[in-house]
Amino acid sequence: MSEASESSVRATAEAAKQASRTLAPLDEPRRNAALEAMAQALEAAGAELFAANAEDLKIAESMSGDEKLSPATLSRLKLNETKLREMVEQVRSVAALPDPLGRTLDAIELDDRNPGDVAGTQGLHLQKLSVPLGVLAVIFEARPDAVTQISALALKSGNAVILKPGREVERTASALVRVLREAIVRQGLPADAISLVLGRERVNELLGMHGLVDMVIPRGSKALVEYVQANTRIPVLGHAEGVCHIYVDRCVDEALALRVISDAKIDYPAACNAVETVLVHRDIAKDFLPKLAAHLGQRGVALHGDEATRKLLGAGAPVEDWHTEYGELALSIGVVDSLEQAIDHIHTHGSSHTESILTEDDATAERFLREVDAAGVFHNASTRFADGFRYGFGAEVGISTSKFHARGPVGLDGLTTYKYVLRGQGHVAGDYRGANARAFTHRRANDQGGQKS
Ligand SMILES: NC(=O)C1=CN([C@@H]2O[C@H](COP(=O)(O)OP(=O)(O)OC[C@H]3O[C@@H](n4cnc5c(N)ncnc54)[C@H](OP(=O)(O)O)[C@@H]3O)[C@@H](O)[C@H]2O)C=CC1
Ligand SMILES: N[C@@H](CCC(=O)OP(=O)(O)O)C(=O)O
Repeated sequence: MSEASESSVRATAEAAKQASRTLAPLDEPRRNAALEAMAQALEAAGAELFAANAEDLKIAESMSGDEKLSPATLSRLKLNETKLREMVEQVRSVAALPDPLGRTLDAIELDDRNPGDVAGTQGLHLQKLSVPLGVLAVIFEARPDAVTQISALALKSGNAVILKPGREVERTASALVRVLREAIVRQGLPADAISLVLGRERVNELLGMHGLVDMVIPRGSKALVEYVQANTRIPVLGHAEGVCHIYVDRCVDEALALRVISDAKIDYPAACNAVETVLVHRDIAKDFLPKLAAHLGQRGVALHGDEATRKLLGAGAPVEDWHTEYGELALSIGVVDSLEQAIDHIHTHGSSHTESILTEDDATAERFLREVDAAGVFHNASTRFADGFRYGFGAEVGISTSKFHARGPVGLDGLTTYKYVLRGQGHVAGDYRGANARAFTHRRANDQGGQKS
């Protein structure tokens, strides 16, 4: 079991690299069979998993003072029958997705002839083919379902994964990884396709594994992502905080706005895709803000307003920092004069996660969607839709707030790269140079949409 001790993070990474070499060429039925085995093993291991989770919860609930965990963290940590059933479903839904590997992303016939100018024979063909990244290291919060979602996506995309979960979930994560490893071994896959590193103090060692780890995904606070970016030579795909905004245009359907804003704030306030700031156009502020305040107030949301908002409402605390990700039933509200001012505010204070406009004016909506620079830009929809499952990706590694190489909810595509495959008949580059050079054909196949080769 790769639950790495201080001296063995390198050994874990080496074993993961080795496992990734076995996984990459595995055909889809074998990867899917392993995923089904994982799902069945999780179903069968309920008692063991709940016992491990009870230990985590006992420790978590005994914390006091500064260490006391928020109700949101405790609810993330808790594994119950419903959550386990959802985890099993997520593994199966990942198995049911189309194969992300071996897809032809581009195909170019470089020359339709062979050396010796034999026309119409096999020629020289270039193919751009989707392949796994190799070894992923994912550092994430204390969430049991992240263990299974990330492992399932990694396996389906032919990657080995090293998981570093939050400290509060270590016992549950260890039990889950043990169950998953045993399941894949029974299918003839290497156990080290899924491994575990425990303890924040091991993170630096993990970050030193360039050459073995191909991509590191820090999923958590901005501080975590910045720390990882500053301390590794491994490519980083940051999944950081969500300071998400909703801009309420002057041309809005108020009932729609109340419904969308309360979903975005109340459905799951601790999620990174919950709304943190609502900006309201000045022309409707006087009429709309009291309705919004009453609607959210009845639902227990604490409001923080700019000067104009507090004046109109005659209540509310000031906004201390527009960058705040409350993660709870609290919201910043500001009044803006125009779409331009709303976009400026979002670019200044947002985290490029998910931004939404509520308007009945399609031209204004289109400007917002075009001009706002974020991983997700929505029209008349809740920011809570920024999620791999809701996007149809089966599950998600998390929501990338980086621009490279994947953005927004990361599913299978975000865990692949590509390679160029060239098939020739003894072709040599020298034949295409000089006075009597052969001409390239450079004819693109029509099927560039990612056909299975
Ligand atoms: N974009 C996305 O997909 C997601 C973003 N988030 C964001 O994460 C934040 C809340 O999550 P939270 O659990 O508090 O996140 P943290 O950043 O506190 O912890 C997440 C993980 O990072 C580790 N960690 C944190 N800081 C360091 C460090 N300096 N060095 C090494 N390891 C570190 C933790 O280890 P340990 O526990 O062992 O200390 C844990 O495994 C919110 O901002 C939320 O929006 C959350 C989920 C998804
Ligand atoms: N994407 C998921 C939430 C992901 C997330 O934010 O995770 P966490 O902060 O651990 O609750 C959802 O929309 O419910």
